[in-house]
Amino acid sequence: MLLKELATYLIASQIRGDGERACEGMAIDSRKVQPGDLFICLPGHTVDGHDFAPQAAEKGAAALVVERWLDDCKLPQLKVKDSRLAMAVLGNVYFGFPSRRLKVIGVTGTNGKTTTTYLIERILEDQGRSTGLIGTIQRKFAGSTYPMSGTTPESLELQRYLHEMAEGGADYCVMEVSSHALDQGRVKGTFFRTAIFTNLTQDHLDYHSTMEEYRGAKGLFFSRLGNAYPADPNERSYAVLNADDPASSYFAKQTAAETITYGVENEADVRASDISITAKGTLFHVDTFQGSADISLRMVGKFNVYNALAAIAAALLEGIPLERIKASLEAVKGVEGRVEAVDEGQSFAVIVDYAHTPDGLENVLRTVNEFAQGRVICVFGCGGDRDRTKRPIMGRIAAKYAQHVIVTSDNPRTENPDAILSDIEQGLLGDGVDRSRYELIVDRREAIQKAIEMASREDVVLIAGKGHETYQLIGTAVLDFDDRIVAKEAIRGLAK
Ligand SMILES: CC(=O)N[C@H]1[C@@H](OP(=O)(O)OP(=O)(O)OC[C@H]2O[C@@H](n3ccc(=O)[nH]c3=O)[C@H](O)[C@@H]2O)O[C@H](CO)[C@@H](O)[C@@H]1O[C@H](C)C(=O)N[C@@H](C)C(=O)N[C@H](CCC(=O)O)C(=O)O
Ligand SMILES: Nc1ncnc2c1ncn2[C@@H]1O[C@H](COP(=O)(O)OP(=O)(O)OP(=O)(O)O)[C@@H](O)[C@H]1O
Ligand SMILES: N[C@H](CCC[C@H](N)C(=O)O)C(=O)O
Ligand SMILES: [Mg+2]
Repeated sequence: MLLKELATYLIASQIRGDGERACEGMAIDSRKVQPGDLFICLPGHTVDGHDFAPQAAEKGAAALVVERWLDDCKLPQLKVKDSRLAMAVLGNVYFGFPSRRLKVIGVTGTNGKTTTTYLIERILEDQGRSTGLIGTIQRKFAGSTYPMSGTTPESLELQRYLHEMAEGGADYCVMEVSSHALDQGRVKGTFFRTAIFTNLTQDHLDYHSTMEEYRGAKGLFFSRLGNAYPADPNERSYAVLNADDPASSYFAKQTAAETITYGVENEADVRASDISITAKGTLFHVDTFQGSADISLRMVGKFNVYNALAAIAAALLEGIPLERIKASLEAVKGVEGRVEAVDEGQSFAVIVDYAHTPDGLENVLRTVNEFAQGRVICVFGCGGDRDRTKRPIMGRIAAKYAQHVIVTSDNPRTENPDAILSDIEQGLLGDGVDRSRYELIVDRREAIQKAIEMASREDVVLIAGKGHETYQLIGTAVLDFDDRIVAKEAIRGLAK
């Protein structure tokens, strides 16, 4: 498209230079520019994309989107107020408004996004509805999977993925929508059929300065949803909210979409009762606006009942009968790295889980306690360059629910690993936890080995925080590391 054509979608933009310049693609990273691309300069959190315009020009960029004129650069420039917003708009234009060509179901919340998206994908696919998936573990469509570097892609990539799915005949895309993504406008311009809220508890207070601000970022998802009763019924949007989470009433006020609630404790449109948890799964009864059913999940934990309820609500909104939804949910064995058992025939249980927030850790530990016959030994750490305030809280939670705690490294990133462990220890010290009940082992492999060596018959070793991750980030290095493989090796080592 010509630069001047693109400019028509950004009403207050200005062009300097040749408006007839053709833009064949778009890029936000100078290192990835292809000849003929429009290079969008984003003012980042660490560096300013405007500083990389010369590199983009060298690689053959056709033109620039800028927030301020770059006098030293000879390329034609389109000046906008907000280049992140411009990226979302132009990405949509360039890829032909893909979210209008399939139905996009988004899931936000502190915990449970990945699990809920997997459940919905399974239900839709079982009904023969071709479904793409975008989230923390991977991007997936038509039998192919691609790794992800984060949870929610930048708007430009997102529009490209949605376009590929729509072109490939997808009926739906189910995706995770992180608070970072909402704050940075990564889903601006994406039309959501359904927006689901799982829960809001502490995390990311490095990025959002307060819980109110964090809630506000999530609120953007619901305030931007479409109307409940638009002239064109295809434009109808729904908000699916957790009736048991206090933030839901705030989101309900934000949205013009029709609201469907789910929950256990409070009145809800989709409500579970008679929940019983065993080591093998979770049984519950559900009453919905489309009938009732008894469901037997193979996944353990009350929190998974909530994830299943959210998925049921979203699927009912797509007209799928409850009996079919039940069949799909009952067939799901679990989601990779979420309460995943490592079984090498040992006499105790080993569970790998992705709990990396206070609420996630508390939930999984409570669940483990429901079926543990012996002691619970918890190995966990906290990521570096992320919310520091959650560290002592997670320490306290681990000591409350586990008989023995091994504090170790998660992904220390550029922080001093010992300092992270010490932050976690503050919670244990604050609660006066006896020194014999916990230890600090900075090397995660050693920590896992120690936990497995000390486990006796019927104990449960919970290894939390990294779930499906196959790497460990130490400094700027990305090292191979998989809790499940390390645990297996440690168990095999016991026999020797
Ligand atoms: C805080 C944050 O979210 N940062 C994201 C943001 O970075 P940024 O805007 O600060 O970018 P920057 O690195 O300062 O660079 C500015 C611009 O210069 C460009 N650049 C930079 C270098 C160069 O040589 N050439 C060049 O053109 C960059 O491509 C960018 O366009 O935009 C980047 C480009 O898309 C993202 O990679 C980056 O994610 C970082 C790596 C990150 O760790 N994000 C995490 C916190 C995150 O978003 N997590 C959530 C999940 C959280 C959850 O719910 O649990 C997620 O959705 O993934
Ligand atoms: N509904 C829930 N409520 C509380 N905790 C949950 C819930 N669902 C899952 N968890 C816990 O949180 C962990 C992460 O679950 P999941 O990956 O589904 O969440 P997520 O929101 O996608 O996380 P992320 O923000 O990293 O993408 C699980 O391993 C489990 O311990
Ligand atoms: N989506 C989460 C993942 C955290 C996983 C944990 N292993 C860590 O590295 O802190 C985040 O970006 O905060
Ligand atoms: Mg996720």
